[in-house]
Amino acid sequence: MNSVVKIDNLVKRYKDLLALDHFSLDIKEGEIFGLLGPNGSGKTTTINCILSLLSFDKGSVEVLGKEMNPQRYDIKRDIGVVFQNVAVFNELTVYDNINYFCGLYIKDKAKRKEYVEDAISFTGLEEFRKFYPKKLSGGLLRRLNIACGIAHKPKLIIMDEPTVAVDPQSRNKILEGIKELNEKGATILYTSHYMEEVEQICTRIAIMDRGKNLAMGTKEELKRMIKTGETIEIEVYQLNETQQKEIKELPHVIDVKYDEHQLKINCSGGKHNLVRILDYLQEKEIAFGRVYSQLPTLNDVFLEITGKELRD
Ligand SMILES: Nc1ncnc2c1ncn2[C@@H]1O[C@H](COP(=O)(O)OP(=O)(O)OP(=O)(O)O)[C@@H](O)[C@H]1O
Repeated sequence: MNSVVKIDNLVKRYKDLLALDHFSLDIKEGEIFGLLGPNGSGKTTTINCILSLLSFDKGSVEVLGKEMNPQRYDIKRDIGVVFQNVAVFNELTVYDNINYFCGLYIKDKAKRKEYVEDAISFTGLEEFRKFYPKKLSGGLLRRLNIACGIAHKPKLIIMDEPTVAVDPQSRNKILEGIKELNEKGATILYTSHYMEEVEQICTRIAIMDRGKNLAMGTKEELKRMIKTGETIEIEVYQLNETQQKEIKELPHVIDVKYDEHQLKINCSGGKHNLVRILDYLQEKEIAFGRVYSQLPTLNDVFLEITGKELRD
């Protein structure tokens, strides 16, 4: 598979702050690649370096097989960018905004008309084509921002947290749209601090923190990197210290926490963890209520690697 974005050992400093610390990444053709990291971890800096909007101190960036620099307009026309902040013209309608941005790359009028219509239907803005941006809700404005970024049908689409502060309906529309663009052939780089979204749509994920790429792989691969295979939560009305200790000694149990009548047990992989724990509670005649069991999330991966939660 060809590399669409190849970042090698990138170092970027803002004066004393090390924003990217020997950061490497390789995105292959056809991927929806997720860059997952908390606020301030360096996602936007990475994107700006990929696009040559920022200079960097060390390392290299290749896009579509060529070394990137600010003058590489031949590469830039194959990239569509959706920035975090909405950047559209308030004095132009929805249609004219998309037409303007598409026109930067597509000069043939008939072809452009077709492309603009595709972008409108793809983002579900049909009813709003004559609206000015000021009349649009936050979610619709973000959809317009996306339409402007992707209308010229680029090979690589970079989206920087496109769903922040977006209502659920627009959010789903955006996520479905990204999958559709990918199915039609575009490679996608998607940054987010929402692990659920990244899990839902990305084929491969890099977890970043403080400018470093901490782990990279499919979601299954990332989850296999950590000890926890299953988290079991049980409502338990009373549990003394000896009983907590005995549960901790059951096979596959890694960690036990008991707080406010909630018993939380991290287990390594294994088929009968839940049955074994419930057998123990019954045998000791310990009353319990609701029981939940869940597989690890990307937050668990992040927590185990960094010692802190991914959520803000
Ligand atoms: N122009 C700048 N000057 C100085 N420091 C900066 C600048 N831009 C970003 N930073 C700092 O660099 C670090 C990485 O920021 P960056 O915006 O790349 O992170 P991010 O993961 O995109 O976060 P967010 O989700 O909040 O946008 C942060 O500590 C940030 O404060």
